Amino acid sequence: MRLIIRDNGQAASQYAANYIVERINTFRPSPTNPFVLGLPTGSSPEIVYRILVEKYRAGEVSFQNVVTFNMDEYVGLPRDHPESYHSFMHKHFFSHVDLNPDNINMLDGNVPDLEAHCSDYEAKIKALGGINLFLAGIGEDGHIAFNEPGSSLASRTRIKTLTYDTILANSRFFGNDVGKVPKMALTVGVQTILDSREVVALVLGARKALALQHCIEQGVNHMWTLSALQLHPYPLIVCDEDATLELQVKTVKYFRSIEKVAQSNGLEQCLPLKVSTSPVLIQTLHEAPPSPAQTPIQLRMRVPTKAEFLGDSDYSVESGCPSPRFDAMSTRIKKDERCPSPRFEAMSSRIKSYKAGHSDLDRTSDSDSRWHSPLPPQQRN
Ligand SMILES: N[C@@H]1[C@@H](O)[C@H](O)[C@@H](COP(=O)(O)O)O[C@@H]1O
Repeated sequence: MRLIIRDNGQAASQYAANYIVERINTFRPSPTNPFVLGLPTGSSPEIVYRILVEKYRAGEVSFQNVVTFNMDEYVGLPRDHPESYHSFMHKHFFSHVDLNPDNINMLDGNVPDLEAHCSDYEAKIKALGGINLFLAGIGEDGHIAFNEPGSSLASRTRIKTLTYDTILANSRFFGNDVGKVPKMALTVGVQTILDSREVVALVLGARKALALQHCIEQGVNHMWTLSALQLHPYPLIVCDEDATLELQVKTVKYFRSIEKVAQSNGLEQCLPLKVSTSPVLIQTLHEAPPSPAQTPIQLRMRVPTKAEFLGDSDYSVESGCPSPRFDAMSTRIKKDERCPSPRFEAMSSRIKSYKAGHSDLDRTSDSDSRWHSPLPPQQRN
């Protein structure tokens, strides 16, 4: 879990917007390999959209090869209703950037077969290879998208009945008349969100503090569906100071220290481009757009060579980036303390011979011993 805390909503939104732009640009999307972006609505992401539009206008990012999927939409609310999420997205984002209209995907709460529509939505996400980054919005009761308390954490896109809490919270957009708020919505599921390569949740304001506390300090719980982010490998929560009000001081201090330590090592964020175990490209993230003199440092990782694997030289790295170095455990044990097992001796001599360039290591051996032992089976321990 990464938690980025900023003084206020403006600074938190700036961080989230910079992050998204960085990820899109690093990905270098093309018509055949688009960046798939999940998007929320609500008051929280409004500033993020404004900054993204500014960055598009400044030529810092293009959405031409970006495909979007929105999280949710009310059922039964006309698309052109001012409070529909279609209207919201067009007003705040879609009409201001170079997104291809064919690349915009939104759930439609007015189609005759809602269930079929939901499974088509899932199928389309899958057909595009999944979502690269889901910018997520959360509710005061800890819902993510419209996955209300009690939602299955394995849920997919479906119809959801809204809780009274959510209807009450959203009535502010409907003239404070709870009767005008739709009672149902279509929403991506918790599992749909968890399947994304990255999730960035924006949590702003004191009214979200309890939800954030449940997400970070409590266990995974379907009554606070945001807490399912604990199951994701790369969750990032960006919040303002007010949203941390229910967190323990030590929690806040710890997450702040993670960011400080990373920065002191020249790393704002350090993430693989894709969730993958293969060699990856890692970039630092700058709060402000980098000036020509301050180009983002390119940190590169690669798989170790055999010699590095065996501990002859340092695996890692042109950068100071924390990097997984395979630990040659045998170097920690003094020679005369080593276990005189025949298999160990056989392995050591094979490794020595390999280091001296006399043989090749065979790593495709049986599951019992990773390295072929020259001893007959009855003598192996
Ligand atoms: N379905 C939406 C959520 O997707 C959104 O995250 C939430 C937060 O809205 P706000 O940012 O206005 O608090 O509002 C609605 O409930």
